[in-house]
Amino acid sequence: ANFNDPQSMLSLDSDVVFAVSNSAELTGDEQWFYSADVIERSPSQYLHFKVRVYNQLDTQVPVWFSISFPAIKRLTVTDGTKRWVTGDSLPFSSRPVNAPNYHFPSILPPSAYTEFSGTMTGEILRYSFSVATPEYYSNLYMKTLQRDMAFFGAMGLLTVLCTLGFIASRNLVFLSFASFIFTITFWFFRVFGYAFELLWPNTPSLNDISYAVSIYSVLITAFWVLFQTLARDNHEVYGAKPVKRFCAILPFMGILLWQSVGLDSALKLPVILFFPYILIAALVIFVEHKRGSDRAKWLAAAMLPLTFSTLVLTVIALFEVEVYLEPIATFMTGLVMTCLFMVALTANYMVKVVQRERDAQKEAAQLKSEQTFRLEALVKERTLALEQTNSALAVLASKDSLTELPNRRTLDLFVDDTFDKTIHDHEALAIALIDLDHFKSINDTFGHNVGDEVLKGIANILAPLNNEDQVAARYGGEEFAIAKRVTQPNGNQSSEAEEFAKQLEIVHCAINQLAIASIDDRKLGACIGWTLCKGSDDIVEAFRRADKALYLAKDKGRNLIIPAL
Ligand SMILES: Nc1nc2c(ncn2[C@@H]2O[C@H](COP(=O)(O)OP(=O)(O)OP(=O)(O)O)[C@@H](O)[C@H]2O)c(=O)[nH]1
Repeated sequence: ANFNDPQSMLSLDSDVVFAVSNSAELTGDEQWFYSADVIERSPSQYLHFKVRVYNQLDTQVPVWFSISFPAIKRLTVTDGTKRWVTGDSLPFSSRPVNAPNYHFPSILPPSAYTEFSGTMTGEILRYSFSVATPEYYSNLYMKTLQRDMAFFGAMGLLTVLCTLGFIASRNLVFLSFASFIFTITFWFFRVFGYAFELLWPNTPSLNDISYAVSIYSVLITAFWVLFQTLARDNHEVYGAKPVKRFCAILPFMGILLWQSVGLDSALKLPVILFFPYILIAALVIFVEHKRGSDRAKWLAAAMLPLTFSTLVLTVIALFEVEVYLEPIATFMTGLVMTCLFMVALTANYMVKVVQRERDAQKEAAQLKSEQTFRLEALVKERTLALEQTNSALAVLASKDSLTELPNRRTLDLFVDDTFDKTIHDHEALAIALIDLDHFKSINDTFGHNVGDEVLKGIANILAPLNNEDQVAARYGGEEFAIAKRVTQPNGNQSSEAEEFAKQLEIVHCAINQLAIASIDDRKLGACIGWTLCKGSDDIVEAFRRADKALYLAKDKGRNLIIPAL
C-alpha cells in the first residue's frame, strides 16, 4: 500500500495477508491468504498478519499503525524495529496509545517500505487495518468521544427520569425502563472501552465478566420491560410465566455453557437470543393487543427502531455481512429513538394518571359538597320539625287539657315574669281567685262529664280575657284565677284597678247567667276574692290575701266578690 497523504487515513484491508498457526512463531510453511474469512480458525489458534506500507513522500512521517475493534485477546505487533505486546487480556495501561482501538506509533522513513506484522488470538469478530498520522486519529476520536458522551448523557438522564418516575408513582413500569436503559448504557460503556479505561484499567480479568453481566442483564431487563408494560390489574400477560422461568434460569445456562463449551459461546448466547426475544415480543404484543391492551400498540411502536437496529447489528456482527451502514451508529440511533418513545409513553401514562387523580379529587370534592348540602338541608328540616314539636309541646305544657285555658304553670310564669322585670311604684299586679259554688253537687247529681262541661262553659267566659297584660287560667279543680298588670299613678286604687273590679263583676255576672241544658239550666254561682300586689309587696302574701277574701265570700253565703285591698 502506498502512503502519500498525511491528511487522510490509508486503509490496509485489501493489502494485508493472513496465515493461521498453532504457535506464536511462524515456521515458514504457512500458507498466506488475502482474506482471513476463508481460513478455518479456532479462537485459541494464532492469526498471523503482515502488510507492507510504502512511503511515497520524501520526508519521514510519524504514524500510528492501527487495528480497530478491540475483540482481540492478545496482540503482538512489530514494525521491524519495535515490538508491542497488548490485548484485552492485558492491562489497559500496557497499550502503546491510550485510545479505544489498538494503535502502534511508528515512523515511515522517506521513500521506503515499512513492514508491519504480528499475531492475534481471541474471538476477533471484525477487524480493520489502517495507517494515519496521530493527529488524524485524535481528531476522529474527538468526534467519537463527543458522540458517545452525548449518548451516555441522554441515556443517563433517561435512567434518572425513569427512576424518579418510579419513586413518584411506585409503578414498576418505570423501574423496568430505568433498569433496561441503565444496563444497555453500561453495556455500551463496556463495549466502547470506557469501562476498561476508567473503571478497571489494571484488571483485564473483569472484561469478560462485565460483558457477560451486562449483556445478560440487557436481555432479562428487555423481557421485564415487555411484560411490565403490558401488565394490567387482575390479568396475566400472555406467556409471562414461562418467560419468567426462562429468565430465572438464563444466568445458570450461561455459566453452564461457559464451563462446558467455553466463554465465547456463553457470551454469544444472549446476542443470539435477541432473535427469539423479538419474535416473542411480537407475539406477546399481538396477543395482548387482541385481548384489548391499549398499551400494546404503543409498545410495538416504541420497540420498532430498536428491533430494526438490533437486527442490523447482530446480523453484521454474527454473519459478517457487508452493509452500507455503520452498525454502532445505527444501533445507537435505534436505541435513542426507542428510549424517546418510551419516555413519550411514560409521559403519556403519567399525564393520564395525574388526570385520573385530579378527576377523582374533583369528584370527591363535588360529592363532599353535595353531601354537605344535603346534610345541611336535613339538619334544617330536622331543626324546623324539632322547633315545631317544641312549640307544640310548649303550647301543650302551657294549657289545661280540658278547658284549653292557660294552666297554673302559665299563670305562675306570668306572675314571675312580671316580678322579674322591675316593677315601678306606679305598677301593680291584680290577682283574682274564682271558685265555683257547690260544684261537687253538680258532679254528684249529673255526673263527672257534665261537671267537665260546666268547667268548659266557665272557660269560655274567661278565655277572651287573655292578652299580653292579663292571664285568665284554670288554677286547679273547679278553681280559676286571673292576673293582670295594672298601673296606679297616685299610689291609690287606679282607674285600671277599678276596671279590673268591673271586669270581675262582668265575669261573675256571666257565670250567674250561664245556662247549661244538661244541668237543667241550674244557676251557677261563684266566689271571687281579689287583691292588688304592688312592686314592693310579697306575691305569695298577695295570693294568700286573695284566697282569704275568697273564703270570706264562701263564709258570707257564697256567690260574692270580695276585694282584699
Ligand atoms: N267534673 C269535674 N269535677 C272536678 C274536676 N276537678 C275537681 N272536681 C270536683 O270538684 C269538686 C270540688 O268540691 P269541693 O272542694 O267540695 O267544692 P264545692 O262542692 O264547690 O263546694 P264549695 O266550694 O264549698 O261551694 C269535687 O267534687 C271534685 O271532684 C274536674 O276536672 N272535673
